[in-house]
Amino acid sequence: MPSAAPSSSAPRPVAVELVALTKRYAQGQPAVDSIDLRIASGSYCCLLGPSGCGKSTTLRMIAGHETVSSGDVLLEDRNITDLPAAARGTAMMFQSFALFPHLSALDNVAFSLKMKGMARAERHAKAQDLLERVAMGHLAQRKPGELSGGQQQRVALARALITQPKVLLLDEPLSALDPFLRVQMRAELRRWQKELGLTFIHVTHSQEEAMALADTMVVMNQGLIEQVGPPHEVYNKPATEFIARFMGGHNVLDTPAGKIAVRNDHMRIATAGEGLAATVTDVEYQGTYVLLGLDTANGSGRTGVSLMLPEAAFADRPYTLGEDVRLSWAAQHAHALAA
Ligand SMILES: Nc1ncnc2c1ncn2[C@@H]1O[C@H](COP(=O)(O)OP(=O)(O)OP(=O)(O)O)[C@@H](O)[C@H]1O
Repeated sequence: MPSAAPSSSAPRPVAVELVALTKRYAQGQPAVDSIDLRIASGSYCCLLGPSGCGKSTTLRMIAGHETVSSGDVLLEDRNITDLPAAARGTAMMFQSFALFPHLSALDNVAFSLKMKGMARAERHAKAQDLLERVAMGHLAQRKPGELSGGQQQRVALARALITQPKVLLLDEPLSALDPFLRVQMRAELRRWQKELGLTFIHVTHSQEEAMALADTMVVMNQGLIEQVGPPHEVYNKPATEFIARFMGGHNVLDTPAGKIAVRNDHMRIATAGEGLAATVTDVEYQGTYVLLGLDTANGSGRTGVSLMLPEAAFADRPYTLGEDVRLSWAAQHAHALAA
């Protein structure tokens, strides 16, 4: 093997770099507050966080749909901060897909080539080719209103890809779909991203969606990045109390050594005498498991705790509302949170 061949463990080149990127809409705390981020080429990156955390503003600044107050956006080491959207090498796929209702799927996909003055036969051939790639070739003449939500999404993807972007930006692309289709289209997005080898930057407020899709999750809170990492790392090692609570599935407890997070499937019901005294306040059947809600004295007050039991364990030993139990967890499952 030639020595110059990149090994699979070599760091991937950076597609997008944000340097001290800031957006101020008004006085007070900026919507995006001097964030630094490097997004690896060919990766699926999800920007995640609660409503108002600044994730859409960040995406729009990368796209060139929003001016930057200060800081820089680099694409493959080229500073694109002041370039117009069309000259950046990025393309955007919107929440509502933003297809023209009066144009066929083919003309929607070919639209930006028409704007560039490309001849009709050539732009139609390119658009048809892209529609074939997303398994929509046979529906090229249909208008958006004659297509299902999932089919519209594929047309929107083909339309975004026709400009041959280096980076595809997706703003809540699944939120207009019903829950069943959302899960199906999520799998398609992941497959397309891997097949195309493009960098995807996808904004979502759904932890589940980000965990299912991302190679890298970027969790934002109040204009700042709180944690960056692969989904398993963010889920298993939440850096802060905010991340533990936002990701869900964790209990945050006060201990003399500081706050800890314990996953609800790592909580155990202890034998009498050990652990924290708690009372069962809720029993929720979830199919493969049963979620127990409990109330316990913790720190200076009382805390709600949840505990996930496999269905069979609950069947062997059911718990009832108002029952007093004791809670414990193995030391390796207590994850210390930053103060
Ligand atoms: N055009 C604007 N003018 C003034 N303030 C704005 C504007 N757009 C966004 N903001 C404010 O900036 C902050 C970040 O907004 P942004 O839309 O980036 O958040 P978000 O995390 O994408 O939220 P959501 O999930 O609700 O879209 C919010 O406080 C919002 O009210």
